[in-house]
Amino acid sequence: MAEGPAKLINNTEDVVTEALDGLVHCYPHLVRLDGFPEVKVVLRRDVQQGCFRKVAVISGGGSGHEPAHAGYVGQGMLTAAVCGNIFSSPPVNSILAAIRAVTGPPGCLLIVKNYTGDRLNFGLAAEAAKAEGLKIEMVIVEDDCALPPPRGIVGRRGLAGTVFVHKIAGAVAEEGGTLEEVKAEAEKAALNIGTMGVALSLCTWPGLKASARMRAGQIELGLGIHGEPGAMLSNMQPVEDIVSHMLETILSKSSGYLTLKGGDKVALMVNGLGGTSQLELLIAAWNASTLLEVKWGLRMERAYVGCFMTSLNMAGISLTLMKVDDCILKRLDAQTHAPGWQNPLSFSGSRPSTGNIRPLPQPPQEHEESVSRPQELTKLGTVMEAAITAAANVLIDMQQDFNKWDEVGDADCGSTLARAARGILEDLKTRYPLNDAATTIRELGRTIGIHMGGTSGALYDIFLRAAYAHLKGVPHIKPSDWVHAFEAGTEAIKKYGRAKRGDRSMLDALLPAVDTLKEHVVRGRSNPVTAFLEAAKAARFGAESTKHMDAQAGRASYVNKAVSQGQPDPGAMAVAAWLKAAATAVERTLSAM
Ligand SMILES: Nc1ncnc2c1ncn2[C@@H]1O[C@H](COP(=O)(O)OP(=O)(O)OP(=O)(O)O)[C@@H](O)[C@H]1O
Repeated sequence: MAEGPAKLINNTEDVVTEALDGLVHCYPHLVRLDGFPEVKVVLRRDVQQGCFRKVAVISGGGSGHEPAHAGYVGQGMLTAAVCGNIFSSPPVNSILAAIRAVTGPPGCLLIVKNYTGDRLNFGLAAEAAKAEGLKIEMVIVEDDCALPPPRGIVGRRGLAGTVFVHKIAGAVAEEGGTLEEVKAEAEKAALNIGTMGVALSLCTWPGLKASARMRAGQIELGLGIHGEPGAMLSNMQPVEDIVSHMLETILSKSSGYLTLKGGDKVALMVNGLGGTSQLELLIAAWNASTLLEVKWGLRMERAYVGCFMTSLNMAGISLTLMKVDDCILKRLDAQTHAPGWQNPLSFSGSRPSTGNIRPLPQPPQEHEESVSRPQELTKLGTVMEAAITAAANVLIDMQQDFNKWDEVGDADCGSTLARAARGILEDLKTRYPLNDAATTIRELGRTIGIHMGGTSGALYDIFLRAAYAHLKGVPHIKPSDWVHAFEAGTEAIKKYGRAKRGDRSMLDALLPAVDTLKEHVVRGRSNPVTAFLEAAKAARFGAESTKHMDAQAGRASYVNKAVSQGQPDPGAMAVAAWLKAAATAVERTLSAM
């Protein structure tokens, strides 16, 4: 068994060749050259050896950076990609094979990331191809801005900005540009690109453990894409600070790598390094685009957010900026069939200059009845306020307990309830017409509809709507009206949620409470306050009994039954908690009057 984290790998020796086979099987416009495992070349199916009528554009390098480089093969981008082993430059013979396979009379441009191995192997192959009579040119991309000048004989590293060069060169070639024209536009783009990366965790090679270089909570700024150490280690910081530091480094006047002035147009690439969610990439994109426009006064004309040049499974991002003009924008927007560029979050076309927020649609006027807290509270209003406050507070206090009991679900039940409770406490200050019980119940539902979300949010909304329907228009609400409203709410949860008693849900607390309320109030066994307290006890008893039930409702029903054994249902425990808090508050408030 291989060391390191679990991976979808059959055999560590075959990771690159199997991935390339996956690519050419799934994208019919691609083929590969024979010659595995030494020759790993992917090329366009429609290009035949020796007779391609356009300039061929070839790039490549070590593997582990997918979708680079083979993912960029397709009409409008690369004609062929030459892949090495993981993080290792491809050998001269493979590069030469790719050149021979796609180069026709117009010649071939090689786009090479600046690493010694790549420069040497691609350089040797270029010389050999020229000796065979082919027209070959080479553009080297060195977009890394992390390390200050002078960079000595090795120069700066080639990073994700190379993908912009692929796109531009591919678009010029597709349009029928000569080798000189393709090279000139690729070179101009390469000179106007800056990139910087940050790692939140290091990548793991297939079958190996990650290096122990970074401690938990640390980040590495200015890294390369091969797991090599970055420019500096730092403690984790807010995304905005990280992104701001990266942009400052890229745009640093002292390094002079990418000189831009206010009003200049740029394209932004937020590149995931292989282990970062789209959610995080978009957060970084939000911070970067705002800073570019507000702090630097640049005009962000295009943004590309996704994985373009990865480093196996490294968590982190790189940011690339490219100075653009109308000609470059046209190249970026040109159509391509390359699967790696067809990223769902890539965007072509002009960004509108106006804001990107629309006002919330308002309900029709007649549905918007304005309500507010009365100046003076009646006895009913005072009791309502005490009960609502107590119920909301207990949901906030017990948030962690509910989340813990929801570990068999998705561990968010407490957070969902506490979110609603905070909204209720806020609206209680100004919105609820507490002396009007029915409308207050309706408004509680409205607060829940705005703040809560989740399954239980919908169910509480349903509960309160049904209860309101029952109380609406009743001139003097009697205890039995409350009981029937409570029952109507519970029945609505049953109807819409499709659960029943014993299914391990909030109904296992609500239904015993309904039974007790009916027993005590409707049949007149005790006074309404005692009935309320007894109902809370019955709810607690019912909630505790869920410890021995298998979940049939909610997310908990998807998990292995053994997992939930011994834990109560969080939704049922929450019902018991707020019922008890409200009943106790009612008793306390009434006895103080
Ligand atoms: N069909 C249902 N009927 C009654 N109660 C339900 C039902 N489904 C879930 N619940 C209650 O909701 C509680 C979970 O609420 P929560 O809002 O966390 O739901 P979830 O299933 O995790 O969904 P989400 O992730 O959308 O929040 C459960 O403990 C259970 O008491």
